[in-house]
Order: sequence, then structure tokens, then C-alpha cells
Amino acid sequence: MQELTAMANRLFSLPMEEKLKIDITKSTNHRGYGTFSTEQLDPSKPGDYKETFDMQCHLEKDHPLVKAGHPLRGPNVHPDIEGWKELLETHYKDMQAMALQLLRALALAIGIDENFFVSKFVEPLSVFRMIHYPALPEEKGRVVCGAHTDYGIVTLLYQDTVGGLQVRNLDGEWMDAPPVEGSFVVNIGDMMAMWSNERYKTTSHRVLNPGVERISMPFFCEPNPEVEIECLPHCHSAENPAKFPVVKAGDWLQKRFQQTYAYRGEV
Ligand SMILES: O=C(O)CCC(=O)C(=O)O
Ligand SMILES: [Fe+2]
Repeated sequence: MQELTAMANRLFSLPMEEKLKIDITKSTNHRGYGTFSTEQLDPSKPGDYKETFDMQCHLEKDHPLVKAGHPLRGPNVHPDIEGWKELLETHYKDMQAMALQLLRALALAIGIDENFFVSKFVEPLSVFRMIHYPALPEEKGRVVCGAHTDYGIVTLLYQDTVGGLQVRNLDGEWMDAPPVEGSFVVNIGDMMAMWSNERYKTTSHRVLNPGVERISMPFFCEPNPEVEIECLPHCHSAENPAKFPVVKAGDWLQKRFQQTYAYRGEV
């Protein structure tokens, strides 16, 4: 993670014109650099004060899914930084493998086949993201990443040593989630709550500016877009019927991106 943090610092300290060469709002498949206020996670508040880099599963331009024009598919775009592409593409695969290991345990815990989830992650929609929150010493405590739940299955979130992340507990109170060295914060996303009929509940979270610069790097683990998120066996009964309609993973993600990125509304 140290190497990745060094890379993130290199990217975010480039001149803006250099970063905007890979502007996410110019991409058709939601990858690249997002400048300040591009994303608005809590629509009732001003845009988040952060800059981002997003990548997903790399598919070449001549891949049938890309040719078919799927709105989230295609090649990654990387900045022109030596060693960046190799490091990031390897890290993406490592994070996906770790997330699947966790999903094996989550499957066993609800009594379904260990590989049930794993089989749904062929050419996944998972996203690896780097986030830079600049220091705002005058506005320490300002919400710089609005309250939200993540959209997918599980998120493995790395944060540096600075802090600022908060999660909402079951009583609706905000609690600090301080960094713990060598660990990831695991957040349950909307689709996991839907799949498990809320046996796994989503965790609402937000970030308050700690007054100094902060880097975080979430990996959002999302299935193949064709996977139907339908209430799992063992998670519903006559007394506890399915609470959510069946939805395709790709359609759900598209809808959620459109709510938080103005530019996606136009596609
Ligand atoms: O920066 C963080 O710690 C949280 C970021 C986050 O929640 C997100 O991008 O979904
Ligand atoms: Fe989040």
C-alpha cells in the first residue's frame, strides 16, 4: 500500500491540465481522473471536496461486450507515470482475489455454497479508486465526502493514518472509524443487503476533513453486470418475505452512478 500511496501522491500532484487528460467525465465507461465536485454522494449537500482516480476490469476495445456498447465496459485509462499501469492492474487483481476470499466466508455464514458468490464475479464490475482530500485547515470537520451507502457487494477500504472516516451505527449515531495499521475497513453495499434480505446490512458512512491532507483507496467489489440480485435461499421465509425487487447488477450500478455524477445523467 505504501507503493500505491506514493503513486497516488504523484498523480494528484501533477498539474491540473495533465490530470484532465484522463478526465472521467470525458470517458464513456466511467474511468480516469475526477476533479473536485465531480461526484456528489449526498445530493442534499454541495459537491464533495476531493479528487479521484477510478479504474475497473480492463477489456480491450475489440472485446464483444465493449463492441456491444455496454455503458460501463472498456479499457482503463492510466496517467503517464512510470510503473503506474503495471502496479495498478496487479493491485486490482489482488484486491478482487481478497474480496472473493471474504465472500466465501460470507457465503458459508449464511449456509449457502462456498463458491456461490465467487461464480458471479467473472469479468466483474468492481472498481478500484484512489481519493485525495486536500487539507482544509480553516474548515476542519467539514463533510468532504457526503453520507452514503456503497452500491455494490462489499467494499474494502484502505485509509492512511490521518482519520476522518465515520460510520453510522444501528442507533443512527455517527462514530469515528479510526485507521488501524495494516487493515481495511469492510463496508457492506446495497446489493449485498438486497441479496441477503438485510442479513448483511449496509453501513452508511461519510468523511469529515481532518484539517490535513488525506488519501484513501476503496475497492468496490461488484459482480458481473448480468447477475440477478435475487433474495438468497436461507434469507427469506413465510414470516420474512423478500424485501427487495429482483434487479440486474449492471442496471443497479448504472442507476446509482447517474444519481451521484451529473455527467452520467447524459448518457
Ligand atoms: O475516503 C473514505 O474513507 C471513504 C470513501 C468512500 O466512502 C467512497 O468513496 O465510497
Ligand atoms: Fe463509500
